[in-house]
Amino acid sequence: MPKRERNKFVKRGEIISITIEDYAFGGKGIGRIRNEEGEFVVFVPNTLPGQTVRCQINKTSKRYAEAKLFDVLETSDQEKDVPFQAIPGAPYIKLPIEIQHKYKKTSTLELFKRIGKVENIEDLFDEFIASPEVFHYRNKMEYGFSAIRYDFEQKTDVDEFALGFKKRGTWWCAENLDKDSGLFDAQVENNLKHIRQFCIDSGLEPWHAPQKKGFFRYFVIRKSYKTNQILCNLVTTSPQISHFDMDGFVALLKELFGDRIAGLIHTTNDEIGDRTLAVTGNERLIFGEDRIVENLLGLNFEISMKSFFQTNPKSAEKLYSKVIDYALEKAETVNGKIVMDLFCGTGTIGQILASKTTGTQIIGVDIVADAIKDAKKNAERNGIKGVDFYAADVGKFLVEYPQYKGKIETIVLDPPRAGIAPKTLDKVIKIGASRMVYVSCNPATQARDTEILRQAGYKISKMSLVDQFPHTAHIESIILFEK
Ligand SMILES: C[S@@+](CC[C@H](N)C(=O)[O-])C[C@H]1O[C@@H](n2cnc3c(N)ncnc32)[C@H](O)[C@@H]1O
Repeated sequence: MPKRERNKFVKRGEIISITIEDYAFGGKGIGRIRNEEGEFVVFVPNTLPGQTVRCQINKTSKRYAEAKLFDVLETSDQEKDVPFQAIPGAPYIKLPIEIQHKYKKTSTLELFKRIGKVENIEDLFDEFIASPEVFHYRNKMEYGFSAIRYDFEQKTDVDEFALGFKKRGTWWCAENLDKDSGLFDAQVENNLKHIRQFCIDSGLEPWHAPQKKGFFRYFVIRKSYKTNQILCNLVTTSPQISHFDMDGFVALLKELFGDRIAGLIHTTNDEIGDRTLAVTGNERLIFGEDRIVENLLGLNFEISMKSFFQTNPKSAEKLYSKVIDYALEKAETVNGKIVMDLFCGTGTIGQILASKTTGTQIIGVDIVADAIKDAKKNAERNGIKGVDFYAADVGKFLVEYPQYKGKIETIVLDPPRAGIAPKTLDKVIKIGASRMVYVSCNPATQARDTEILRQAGYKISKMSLVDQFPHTAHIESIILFEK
């Protein structure tokens, strides 16, 4: 077994205080320990330069260590007060948006130099696209119930009913959300405490993660910016459902939100795993509709609770417009041709592209059958012709339909965070398209795939970044590759 390399600065498990000096891709703050042995780097995710933080070392090597954030002891001079409740999902909300943009752009381009080996990435950079709304931009939130609450004042866990978000770095306790977080709908979040009180008054227990028991699990809300309506999903376990006053719950939602309520779904989920998702389980529509409609670039999309939909729809319009601009820069490779929309989700990009071109045939492929069902339905609703959607793994699809090899000039790719599996990427390359528009929600895997595409003869012609998720470390990247 190879000998583990040790350093002379920190040990695994050690709790330290450190000042953050720089920002690395993915929101990793860089702190440095200096002593007579020299200088040693510690990465602390979700921190920013100027903060002093308390953290626990969870990974060490000879050259650097990684740590888990416990508390921010001193804020950075760059941070400004905001009138929102701080939540783990928005670690940078106090940092002015222009500074967030600067950190995101610099650290992403650095990544392309290091992993993608694209030395001149700055010269190829096209545009940094800001989110049209900096606050209240999300269209979905998942609040979790917990029998263990994290108390900010006492800085400890207490055995109390909580409804909000998991405390960062824990799986067993949640922080109550008492008011607007600045990310989602202010009316919903300012009223969440009333929903929590109704559930407390029912006498039924919230989920106790360590004991793996309890009744209330999640409360999920989807919002349409087109109609301003909200769709709610209460997720509970099944045994005590007859003791819950569902009619009273509906009356409360109507009292709080009036006509904004499009419908209430009740999902029963008896899975006991810590990673159970709010969307798994059996759904039952309690009242109203089980879907809402969103509009993107003039097209309507019906969204159910389960299907994937861009979380920041106004920014998604900017993202899609850029994708279409890149695809149509050489319109002769698209108009009247076959274009592949791989990892198409509910088919948004393909449908928008079809609506802006003439005689183009779109082939959309996604592994989730429900998403493909939605894609077909939405295309029909929007009267879009020339789109074919397939529920399949992209790699398998390309093996089963070899007739597209050599016939396609433009491909749009929008894979999940893990990027494109090497074998699948190889099959995509073998189609022989001259242009690829590659959209990514994780530039780290896109930079890795860039190196493979470069070896196959593709070059980056242009790159843009879209700030789909202000106040988080996430950034969306669009690259036009050409042969
Ligand atoms: C980032 S989303 C794409 C969303 C879509 N372009 C949109 O804007 O709505 C990634 C998609 O990849 C799909 N996916 C993941 N692995 C896949 C695979 N092996 N084959 C096909 N689709 C896959 C997921 O179901 C998901 O819909």
